[in-house]
Amino acid sequence: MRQPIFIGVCGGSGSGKTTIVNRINSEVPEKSISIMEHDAYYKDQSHLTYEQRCKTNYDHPFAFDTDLFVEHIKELKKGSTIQKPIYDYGIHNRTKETIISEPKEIIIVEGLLIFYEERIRELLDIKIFVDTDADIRILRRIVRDMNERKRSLDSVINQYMSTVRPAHEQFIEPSKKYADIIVTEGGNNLVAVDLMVTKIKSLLEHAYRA
Ligand SMILES: Nc1ncnc2c1ncn2[C@@H]1O[C@H](COP(=O)(O)OP(=O)(O)O)[C@@H](O)[C@H]1O
Ligand SMILES: O=c1ccn([C@@H]2O[C@H](COP(=O)(O)O)[C@@H](O)[C@H]2O)c(=O)[nH]1
Repeated sequence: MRQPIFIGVCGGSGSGKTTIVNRINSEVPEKSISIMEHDAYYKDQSHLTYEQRCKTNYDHPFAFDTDLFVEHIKELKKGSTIQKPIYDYGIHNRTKETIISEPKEIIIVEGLLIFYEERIRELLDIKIFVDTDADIRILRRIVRDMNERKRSLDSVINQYMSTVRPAHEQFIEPSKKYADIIVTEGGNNLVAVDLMVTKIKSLLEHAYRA
């Protein structure tokens, strides 16, 4: 197998990164993509109580174990299999389990800060930024975090004002300039999904022919 192609999908929280990645993944041949979520590499916080973990700033680069993330991406690039951590947003911590991630032809790297972090950015062959207005992002986040991440409305609003919004302005929005492609609206942008799926299928065809 040739070296994998790394596609980065970056954007603010609630922009639709996960939705667009899942859509692309469901439309390409089975088992041709591995997904590397920077979120899976939030630092282990088992030494802290739940109350202490609630106070962590999860939108700052310090919250992530980017060393391990970059090491794992490089392992995949070399053709090795890695044990990807599994993160549980409900308890604000890594679980004890890991999941095997294999070096497929296409590797999608997804996260808030993947373009801000130069050492991640430089490993990416194609960089896509999902650009969604702030009002839409916060509305989506309220619905998702209350339904899927065991959060109250008050906690979502407080976190948005104290860390999510400032980090978006400081780290995420300025990193948009590194994008090759800017996609509006996220997962329901079917034209963007179709273009990416077509590109990936063509990369796969060349990989199999090479
Ligand atoms: N285009 C869209 N229209 C409506 N809801 C969307 C759209 N894209 C994503 N969502 C919803 O918004 C929430 C956040 O999307 P998600 O893909 O998790 O964003 P991100 O990974 O960027 O934080 C999810 O509940 C998702 O179902
Ligand atoms: O324990 C945690 C870890 C992260 N968060 C928030 O999640 C988002 C990132 O996830 P997206 O899927 O990109 O929205 C980030 O903004 C953190 O604030 C959390 O609340 N708790």
